[in-house]
This record gives sequence, structure tokens and C-alpha cells, in this order.
Amino acid sequence: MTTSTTADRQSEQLCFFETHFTTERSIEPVKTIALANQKGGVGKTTTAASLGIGLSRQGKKVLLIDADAQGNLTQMLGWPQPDELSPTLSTLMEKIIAEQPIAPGEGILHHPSGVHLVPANIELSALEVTLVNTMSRETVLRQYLSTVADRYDYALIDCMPSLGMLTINALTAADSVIIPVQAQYLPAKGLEQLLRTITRVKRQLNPKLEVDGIVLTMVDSRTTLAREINALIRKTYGGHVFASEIPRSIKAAEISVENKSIYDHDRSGKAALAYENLTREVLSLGKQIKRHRADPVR
Ligand SMILES: Nc1ncnc2c1ncn2[C@@H]1O[C@H](COP(=O)(O)OP(=O)(O)OP(=O)(O)O)[C@@H](O)[C@H]1O
Ligand SMILES: [Mg+2]
Repeated sequence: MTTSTTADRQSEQLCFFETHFTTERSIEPVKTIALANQKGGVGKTTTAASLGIGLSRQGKKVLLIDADAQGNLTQMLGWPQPDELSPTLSTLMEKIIAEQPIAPGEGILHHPSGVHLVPANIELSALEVTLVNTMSRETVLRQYLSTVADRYDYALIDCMPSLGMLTINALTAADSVIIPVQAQYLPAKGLEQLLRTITRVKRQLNPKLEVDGIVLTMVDSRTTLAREINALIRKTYGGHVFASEIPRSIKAAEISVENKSIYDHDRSGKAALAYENLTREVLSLGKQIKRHRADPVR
């Protein structure tokens, strides 16, 4: 029978710590969040920009990924002609498919707020068609992200309004999903379809995928209908709805044409304050994940 000394035990524990944390760091140094909802115009892009810049204002290194061929996020951040940009997300994903090397920082734009952006344009539509006949077609975006992930704390993917192959790529690359829902219409059917897709991706492609929550956008609490729908969503999805609600606000609508962040455009307005609250909630979720990850070593 062997008796382990205190030194042996300490060395074993150290080994366990190193293995645990080294693995976590090398695989998941970044928290990747997909902003997804196949319904159009619900605030995905506005939330991606405002949450991303919000996280950056809290000292986090943030990469925004425009995964929509409309290029709305790219335009919102101040590149009004995305079709003239190269390389873009489609170029980088094509390189992954062709197994070509990607240079450090290739295609990544720097926004004055501090966030970085992988832009998109109409070429992404063609790429989506190419993906259909590509080996490991669901993991191309995840493979791209793994080449840049170690430089960021958060990567936010702004999805297009569909459940097509690019959104599946985003869900496969993500640790979690935030679902912006416009509190004006009953979203029940579309939401169920989205949640089924998330469950399918989690089961077949990405076991770590979680839903961070639904964020109610363009909330107008002046109308009874909006208040009722708001209450119904909270009753149905309970703890999966963020406490922070994004109010309907002209200032929030204006940022898509002003090319300013909500924090620069209307610093103390209600939309900026709401996005600051959402940012705090998202940061606190990140801490919970870290606490959870650290549990086994205690
Ligand atoms: N809080 C808000 N109050 C008022 N208007 C808003 C608000 N948030 C976004 N908008 C406006 O609503 C429209 C849709 O927003 P956004 O582009 O963020 O949605 P989306 O879900 O990304 O749309 P798509 O599905 O087309 O990608 C835009 O014109 C935007 O400026
Ligand atoms: Mg959008």
C-alpha cells in the first residue's frame, strides 16, 4: 500500500488546477454570444452594437461579428459602404473552407469606441450557398473564431433574420444566445421554433450552448397591449427574461443612421441607461459561469 505525502498531494492538486485552468483558457478564453431571432427588425443589430460597446466601456475586449449579409452592424458602426470592404466575414470563412492561413488581425476593423468588428456585406449570401456543400459546414464560423478568440473577452455575433446555415454556424460557435424580442407582437410561435433550433444545435453540434435570456426591446409601456404582452412573455419564460428592458426610443433608432454609439448619441437617455443595465446583467452571467467552472476544483 502506498501512502501519499503532503507534498505529493499538493503536487497532485497543483496538477489538477493547471490541467483544469489551462484547458479552460485554451479552449474558451472568450465568451461568444449569438444575438439571434429569425424574426426581422426586433433589435438584434442595435443590441449587438450597444451591448458590445457597453462591455467595452466596462474594460472588456470585444469582437463584434456581423453575420448578416445586409451588413447593418457594419454600417451602424460607421462603414456605410460594406460592399466596398474586403476582406469581410465571407472572405475569412472562405479561407477556412479552403484551409488557407489567416493572418493575425486580418479583416478586423477597429472602431473608435474600442470594439473590433469583422464586417459583412452581400457576399455573405453567396457564402451561405457555398456552405451547403462544404464539409463540416456548421463549424466554419467556430473554426474562424478559434483563430482570433484568445485576444478577446467577448465575441458577439449579430445573426441574420433566418434560421439558415449562417445562423446555425453562429449557434455552433456560441457559448450562449441572447434573443431580442420586440415586446409589441406575440412572439410565441417564432420563439418556439428558435428554441427548438437551439435545442437541436445543442444536442447535435454544440453541447455547451445555453440561452442567456430573452431581452425585451422597443418596449412601449404606454399601451395596454404592450404591457400585456410584456407580462405574458415574463410569465411564459420566467427567469429566462433579462430584467433590463430596452425602451422604444427615437435616439436608439437614430444610431443606425448617425453611426454613433447610443452612449455617444444620447449619453443619459433611457435607451443608453437600459443598455448599461443589460451590460451589467450580461457581465454578471459571465461571473456565474466562471464560479460554476471553478466549482470542481474546490
Ligand atoms: N429601442 C429602440 N427604439 C426604437 N427603434 C429601435 C430600437 N431598437 C432598434 N430600433 C430600430 O428598429 C429597426 C430594427 O432594429 P435592428 O436593425 O436592430 O433589428 P434587427 O433585428 O437587427 O433587424 P434585422 O432582422 O433586419 O437584422 C431599426 O430601424 C432600428 O433603428
Ligand atoms: Mg440586424
